[in-house]
Amino acid sequence: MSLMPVADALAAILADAAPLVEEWVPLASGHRRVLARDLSATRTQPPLPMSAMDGYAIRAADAAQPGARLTVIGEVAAGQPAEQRLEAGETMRIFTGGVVPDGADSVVIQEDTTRDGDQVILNVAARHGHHIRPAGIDFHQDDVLLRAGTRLSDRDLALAASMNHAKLPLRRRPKIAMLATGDELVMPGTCPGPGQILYANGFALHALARDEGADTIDLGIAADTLESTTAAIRRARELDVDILVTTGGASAGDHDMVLRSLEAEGVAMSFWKIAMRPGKPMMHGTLGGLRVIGLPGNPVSSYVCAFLFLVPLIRALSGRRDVAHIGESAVLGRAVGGNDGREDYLRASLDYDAMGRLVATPVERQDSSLLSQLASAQALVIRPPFAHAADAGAPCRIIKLPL
Ligand SMILES: Nc1nc2c(c(=O)[nH]1)N[C@H]1C(S)=C(S)[C@@H](COP(=O)(O)OP(=O)(O)OC[C@H]3O[C@@H](n4cnc5c(N)ncnc54)[C@H](O)[C@@H]3O)O[C@H]1N2
Ligand code: MOO
Repeated sequence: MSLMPVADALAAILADAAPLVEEWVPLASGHRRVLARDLSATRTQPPLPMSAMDGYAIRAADAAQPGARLTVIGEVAAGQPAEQRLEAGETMRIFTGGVVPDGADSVVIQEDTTRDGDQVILNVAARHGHHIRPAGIDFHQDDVLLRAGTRLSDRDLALAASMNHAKLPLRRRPKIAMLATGDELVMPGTCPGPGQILYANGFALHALARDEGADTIDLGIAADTLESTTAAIRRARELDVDILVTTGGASAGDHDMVLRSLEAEGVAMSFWKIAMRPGKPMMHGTLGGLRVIGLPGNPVSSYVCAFLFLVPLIRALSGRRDVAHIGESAVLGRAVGGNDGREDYLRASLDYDAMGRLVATPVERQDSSLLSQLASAQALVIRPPFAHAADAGAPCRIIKLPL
């Protein structure tokens, strides 16, 4: 297989990624989940005109000049509308959120009044409509306020509550099984033998996938044998996950078992090897409803590929409208050389210069094994295939990495 361009690889991964089924979820559990359909208001907010202040509800015509004296005929607290209508020369004590009584068209705040028994003197002239929130000033019944495909923010939950939705129609979260491969890998906290490597990739990948709204299951570390890798792939199928993500064992070495195992299990591969750096030996395939993304083992390659390909897949399965990463414009903070045929994603730090421009400075060492450099980066600078050398200050495209 030849190297597949990055855009084609992403298109292949997203080709059949339809949103997962809808499920009804209690509002409080909806944070950062994705709406399956448009959500409209079941009521008007506020349902009736309400006072924005503590004070007195009046008829503005009664107090065209400061010094008007009105008779206090009642009190309106929030949630307890007055039964009486306000007539000329009358006022009602009202509190913030109280329904403005019929007949009243203005509220004077209590600081601008002097109480005198059952009368109140207004020290200011009234203004029609002052301190009154009209019915529907926030929204009206049947207004569509949250769109299908929206990932719900904390503020969206409060809005949905105000629209009177106790449960929300959400997309099922994608389920992902993560499998590491490599005889050399040992867990952090153990004492690695000579040549052993600490398992690292999965910590970033689980966190990245969960942050995007997926549920993740860890399948541990498979040995570099066909049997071990195949057994883990079968386990993923038994768990009925939507995506199996493997790391390592993706290239052409004698101990790289992933492609062989996937093919042996009947996975139809759509590609193996893409025109990208880092991440050349990435692969993708499907087996029924199971999608497989085989990430390279080098820690930077596995993360950058997951960020660029797994994240959009999670978003698409989650039913999000915003599947693609948003690219931004910046200027280079250092000169970069000309590129070869692989699209390059340079790890870079971000800053602003004196002119307020966003400056992306590629870290000096771009080797795909360097986690220290990846962790210090805030963005990826995209260098298209065969891009010419560029000086510091030249425009570039970037994608910000998650915090
Ligand atoms: N002859 C060729 N050799 C290689 C090619 C090639 O095209 N021809 N491609 C290179 C590129 S590019 C990459 S990227 C790597 C990826 O290879 P693998 O996916 O087979 O990765 P491994 O060999 O399993 O591991 C590479 C490296 O990363 C370490 N690793 C693996 N998994 C983890 C983990 N979970 N946590 C931390 N570190 C991990 C592993 O110990 C190795 O050091 O292949 C090149 N070779
Ligand atoms: O993709 Mo590899 O990441 O060039 O080392």
